[in-house]
Amino acid sequence: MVALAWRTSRGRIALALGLTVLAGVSWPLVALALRGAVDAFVARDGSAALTAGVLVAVSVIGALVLQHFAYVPYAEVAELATLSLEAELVELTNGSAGLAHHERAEHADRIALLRRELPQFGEGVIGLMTALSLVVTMAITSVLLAALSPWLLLLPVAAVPPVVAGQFAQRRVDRAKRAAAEDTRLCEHLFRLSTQAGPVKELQLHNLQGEIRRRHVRHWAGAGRVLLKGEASAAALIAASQVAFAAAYVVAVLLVLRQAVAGDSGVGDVVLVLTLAAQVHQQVSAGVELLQRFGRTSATMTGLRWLRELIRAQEPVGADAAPPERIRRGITLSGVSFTYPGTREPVLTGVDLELPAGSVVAVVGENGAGKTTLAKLLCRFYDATEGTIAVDGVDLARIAPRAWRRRVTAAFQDFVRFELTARHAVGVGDLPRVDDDPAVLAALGRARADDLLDRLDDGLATQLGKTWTEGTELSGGQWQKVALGRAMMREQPLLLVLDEPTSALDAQAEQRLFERYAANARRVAAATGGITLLVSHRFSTVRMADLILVVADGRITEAGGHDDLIRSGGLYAQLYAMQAATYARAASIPRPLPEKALPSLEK
Ligand SMILES: Nc1ncnc2c1ncn2[C@@H]1O[C@H](COP(=O)(O)OP(=O)(O)OP(=O)(O)O)[C@@H](O)[C@H]1O
Repeated sequence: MVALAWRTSRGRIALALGLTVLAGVSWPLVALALRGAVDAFVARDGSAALTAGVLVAVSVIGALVLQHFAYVPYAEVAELATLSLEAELVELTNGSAGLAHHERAEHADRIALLRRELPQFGEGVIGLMTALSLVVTMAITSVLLAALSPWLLLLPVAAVPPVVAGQFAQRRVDRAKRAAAEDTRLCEHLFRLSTQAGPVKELQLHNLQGEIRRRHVRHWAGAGRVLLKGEASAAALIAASQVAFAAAYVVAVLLVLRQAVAGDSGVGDVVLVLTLAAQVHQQVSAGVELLQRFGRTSATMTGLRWLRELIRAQEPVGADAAPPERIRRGITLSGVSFTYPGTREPVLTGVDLELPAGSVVAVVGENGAGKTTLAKLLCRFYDATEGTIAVDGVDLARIAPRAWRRRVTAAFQDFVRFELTARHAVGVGDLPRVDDDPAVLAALGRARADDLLDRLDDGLATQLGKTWTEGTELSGGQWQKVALGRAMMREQPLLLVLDEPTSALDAQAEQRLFERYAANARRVAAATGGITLLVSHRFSTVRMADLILVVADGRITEAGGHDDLIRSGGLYAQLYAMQAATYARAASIPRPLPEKALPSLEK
């Protein structure tokens, strides 16, 4: 923390430290000046009493005011330091090579805890300043006490049990927080569900508001019980340790009173000890509170260190090869199996495949068959649990993931609704060209999404999203078009993944769109050898693909061109025939006439 604060702003820190040390000296000075004032008063020495009185006033003002002046530059440093840590947290959670840490529950819990606690890091930094002032005050107080009687030094020593107990207490609180993390995270999820516009439709439709509230209350109470138990046991520990200090306080006061009665010390000394003892008590309480604060900050920093190590451990070793300029042969999967981290059942098993350079490959299969997982492996969000994926014979595990992803583009079914201007919501697909209007328009054109602009009042400058007062909300299909446009921003990808990006369209429209995408992809592929992967569970929309893969239960059960697969009469042929018949029936059902047509009919 010290290093981080120092790096953040040396000038501010130096100023704050100077003022803090002065403030730290001021408190014992108050007690010393009070003794002088009382002694001068007893000796009826007017001018000494006046000097001591002025000293009391100056030191009290110093003690009360300097700390506040020190606080201003220090608080700024704390803000800046917190900001830099938050930036690091964002970078760490998003900057890893894979996705695993987002998807494992225990990791997600710790990251959620970090997100909540990190903003309080500034408090810890400010605590450092208070601690410094406290150390100065305590050192001077100890010297003054020792000068009166070495026994009085036991007073600060009696401060040790509360300090140690404070640390144990904080550990109990941290344990409780970790134990309650799952309930707390669930509460946050339920709270978001019931306060955001998106989920409200379903909640109202299924009459779920009451159920969500009940679950929220149940998990809230569960988390509350655990946290309360932790807090209560921490408070009991601290209270017990404070009793030890209270006893020492009483003994110190009795000791100095006895000395005064015996004539070994004056009235001023009694006042000095009473004032110092009261201050020591305050110092101890402040110390305990500070240590708890440091405990919290240290738990946060431990969490951050854990995350740094986790991300570092995920950083692939020996992955320094550059992706090829163009794919000449293709992508080969040999004996690939994959099990999601933290789960037992493999999602893909023994996949052997050859995706030829420049081909359009369609992946079809039932829900949950493993299509998206295959696409994610090719994007290298995960490494295969067994087997290898090779690009032109070079193991994908050896290619630097970020370099590979710069040559990959994708539109996934769970695409992001970037509430930016239309220009940027599309343009971020190729960040260096985010403001390049012709590039953005061309990408929308390639995505066959340029009709979207007709609906946007300010064209590319239209602010998207309903969280903006002036924002334009889009329909689900329109958002999907924005995501498709984004995926088309990179003009020469080696891998283009379209994972059901047209699910909002009907089957015929999807088929037409896929055909156009495929034609465009083949043009690009002539130069780059790039491979296009279309994922769909509609068998009838992908017949134009060069290679169709049927995925069932995590295996590639059939692979080939449309005609081959139809001839072989397997699952593809059956499901293709079934879906084609359904669409044919749907097409033959007379549709209701448009309203505009009715008057002429009546005529
Ligand atoms: N992050 C994950 N962690 C654990 N299991 C997962 C994860 N993502 C998917 N799965 C599981 O892997 C299996 C395959 O999922 P996948 O998303 O690849 O299917 P899909 O064929 O794309 O399905 P759909 O057509 O419904 O999109 C499913 O059983 C799913 O439950």
